Amino acid sequence: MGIWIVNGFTVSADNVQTKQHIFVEGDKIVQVLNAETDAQPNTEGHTVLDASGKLVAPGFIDMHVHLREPGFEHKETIATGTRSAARGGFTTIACMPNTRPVIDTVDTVNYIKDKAETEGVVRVIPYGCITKNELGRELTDFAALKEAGVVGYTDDGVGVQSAQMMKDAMALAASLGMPIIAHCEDNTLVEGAAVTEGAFAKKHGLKGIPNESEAIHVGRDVLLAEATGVHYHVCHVSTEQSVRLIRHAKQFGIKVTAEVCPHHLVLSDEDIPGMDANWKMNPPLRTPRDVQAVIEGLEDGTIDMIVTDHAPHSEEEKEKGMQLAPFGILGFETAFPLLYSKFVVTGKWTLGFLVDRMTAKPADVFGLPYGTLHAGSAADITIVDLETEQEVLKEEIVSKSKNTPFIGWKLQGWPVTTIASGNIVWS
Ligand SMILES: NC(=O)N[C@@H](CC(=O)O)C(=O)O
Ligand SMILES: [Zn+2]
Ligand SMILES: [Zn+2]
Repeated sequence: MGIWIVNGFTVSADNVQTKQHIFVEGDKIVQVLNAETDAQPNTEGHTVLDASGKLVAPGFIDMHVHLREPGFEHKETIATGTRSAARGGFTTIACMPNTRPVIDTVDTVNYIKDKAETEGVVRVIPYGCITKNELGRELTDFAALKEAGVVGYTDDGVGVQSAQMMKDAMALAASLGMPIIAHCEDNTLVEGAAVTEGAFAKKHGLKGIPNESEAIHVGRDVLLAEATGVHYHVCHVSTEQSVRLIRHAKQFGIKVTAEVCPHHLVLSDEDIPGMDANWKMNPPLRTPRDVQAVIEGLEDGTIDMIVTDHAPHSEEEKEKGMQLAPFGILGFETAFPLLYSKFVVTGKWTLGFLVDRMTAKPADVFGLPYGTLHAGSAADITIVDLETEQEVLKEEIVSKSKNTPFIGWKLQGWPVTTIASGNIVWS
């Protein structure tokens, strides 16, 4: 028995919308029919999902997420995190290694893969650390981690402080044909700061995180990428200066790619209502000028893809307040509705552009065989109701944590059915 998804419409990157019927059997899409020109499907004996008027998209791909397992299961687990991803329409997620222990050995990679296989509902691809324990002192065994199945190396959560260490990492990654994924942050510039340098910090008399703390690493690293020839990918770009440096590096032919998070596209520091730590994340919400710059960076291709940086933390931890709470907010469940409401409904982006930056683009950048709806591809499919407006309700959050600034926001563009490897994992 298979699944027929009938009468929905698909959208191409250049926004051509086509009414199609899609047939899924096992973990593959086996047939795609044009609803206007092809014969009607014979759906007898199969599950039929009527997607009339709804978007049928490839399952979203999120190349930057924190699942917290092992070690921080009070914030999230692979079981709860992948279900949260499924609610958000994501079917492939790449998890960051800042767990406890960190993902710096083959054993921990295997632990993640086994857990994902047995307890997860969407595809989980791990990253491995650049340095042992993310301490910046000694490189991990890149070759062994590659063999074990990591998609790249990163010390996300912390920047690699030593230029020599980063250069060695890049040279080794390049020799293995693997990417380096960088959390860009110079520690000497950020100590004790919780929010960006800007209007909010000024108003509350707080020390600010300056834009240069991020951009200094971006500038250093594009030069090191040029010297080593590695594929260098910049995490959660948040500043005008970073966008400028990446744009210039790309024009120069340096192999650099980049990602941006929904919150950095829709919020600035001026939106922070008060000392509520659900508005605290790293990098912080920047100034309106930076928000404009990352939007333009995504629009002109300087920034390649959208990621959520889903970063769950418990309510207890977030209640410590702006200064003491850990950095990070949830991402999966609001990403698409948020961006659809803010950029597509308002006519700034086409639907095709948004879907492309959450599917085919990340797949292409990281060489993954997902993010398309062709016959023969993986049965990863998200059906989205673009019409119904719905409030973000805390009680409905699937993640184990609730740390999001978007509670109470009225959004449209909600995934109603998510199919991962042929299984209905959200409806
Ligand atoms: N983004 C965050 O604010 N926090 C992330 C770490 C990170 O992505 O750098 C986390 O692990 O909580
Ligand atoms: Zn980071
Ligand atoms: Zn992160």
